[in-house]
Amino acid sequence: MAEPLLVVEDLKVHYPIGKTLFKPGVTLRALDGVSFTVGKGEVVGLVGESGSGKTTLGRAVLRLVEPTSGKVQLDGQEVTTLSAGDLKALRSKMQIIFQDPYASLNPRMSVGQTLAEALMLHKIGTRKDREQRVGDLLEKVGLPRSAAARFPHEFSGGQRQRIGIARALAVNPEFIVADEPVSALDVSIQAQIINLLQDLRRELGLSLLFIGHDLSVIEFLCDRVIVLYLGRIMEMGTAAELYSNPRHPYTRALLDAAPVPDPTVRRERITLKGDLPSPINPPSGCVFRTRCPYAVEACAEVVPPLETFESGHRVACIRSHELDLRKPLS
Ligand SMILES: Nc1ncnc2c1ncn2[C@@H]1O[C@H](COP(=O)(O)OP(=O)(O)OP(=O)(O)O)[C@@H](O)[C@H]1O
Repeated sequence: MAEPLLVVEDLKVHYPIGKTLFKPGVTLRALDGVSFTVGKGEVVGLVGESGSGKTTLGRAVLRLVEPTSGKVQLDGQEVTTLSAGDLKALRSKMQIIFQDPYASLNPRMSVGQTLAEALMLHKIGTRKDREQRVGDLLEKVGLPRSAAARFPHEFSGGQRQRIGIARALAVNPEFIVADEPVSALDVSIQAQIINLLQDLRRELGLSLLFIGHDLSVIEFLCDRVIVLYLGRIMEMGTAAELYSNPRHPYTRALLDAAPVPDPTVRRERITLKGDLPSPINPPSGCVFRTRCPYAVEACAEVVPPLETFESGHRVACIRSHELDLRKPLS
């Protein structure tokens, strides 16, 4: 496995909800003890239903959301305890690409100004160098140099996402969180942006935490995949292993819910009953047990640890040794 660039240990983000002078409020456990690494040059995918904590995790790693506890290290440097000044310096190493590029671009600034601002913030180059670099960045993401003089509203959704990517790349980061970067785009444009990310990743040796809904995109782009449910990791492993041999019932349910190329092929599916439980009052034991077709009494009592299989695959399910999820349901 690649040398780790990002190390996350027992990360928790608990949001206080409804606290007033007269009421104690409650705690929403958006992320509840998550540990993983992202290697140098590695792309790690993060999947899970809406509300499972993916965005919170991506932002907590960059400290755009303050973690409640736990550790995040980037290239050996502790992120969680950095002062505001040191954090600003570290931001040149870690960047984010947002789902909605339009909302994250200043409509009153030209594309050239937006990119130059990112360079100036990190004191990169002289004015002349920056002009040159803005043009180079635009070419790198497949836009003409002349795009620098234009404004965000003059571009299509896909082009705006290219600008968002150029802005993230401006400061030469080693690590990027891509938070559903293609979900807001037309299907026909999505593939172009995914291919661009794939090319950039190869050319620049970038490490990415790629948050997504579309399992086929994740399989195409990612070396490893983390499956998140109610703020906890259910399973993680190489994309090849996880897709061909899921070991957690939740992973299999996610794979079963994905569209198949040939809809006439009949499959035995695990379909998820009900909605995601509230992270304010999560189930005892295994948080997935209330929707799991394989749950037994012990699942309510034991919080399953992430166990490592011989393939390096890690699974949090006390029944994972006895279940063969490749088989149809009985
Ligand atoms: N600022 C906040 N204050 C309180 N609760 C929050 C806050 N941000 C997120 N949450 C809650 O934390 C949980 C995880 O949310 P998060 O947005 O991280 O999930 P997600 O998996 O990214 O979902 P989606 O795919 O819809 O973006 C949800 O229950 C959400 O309502």
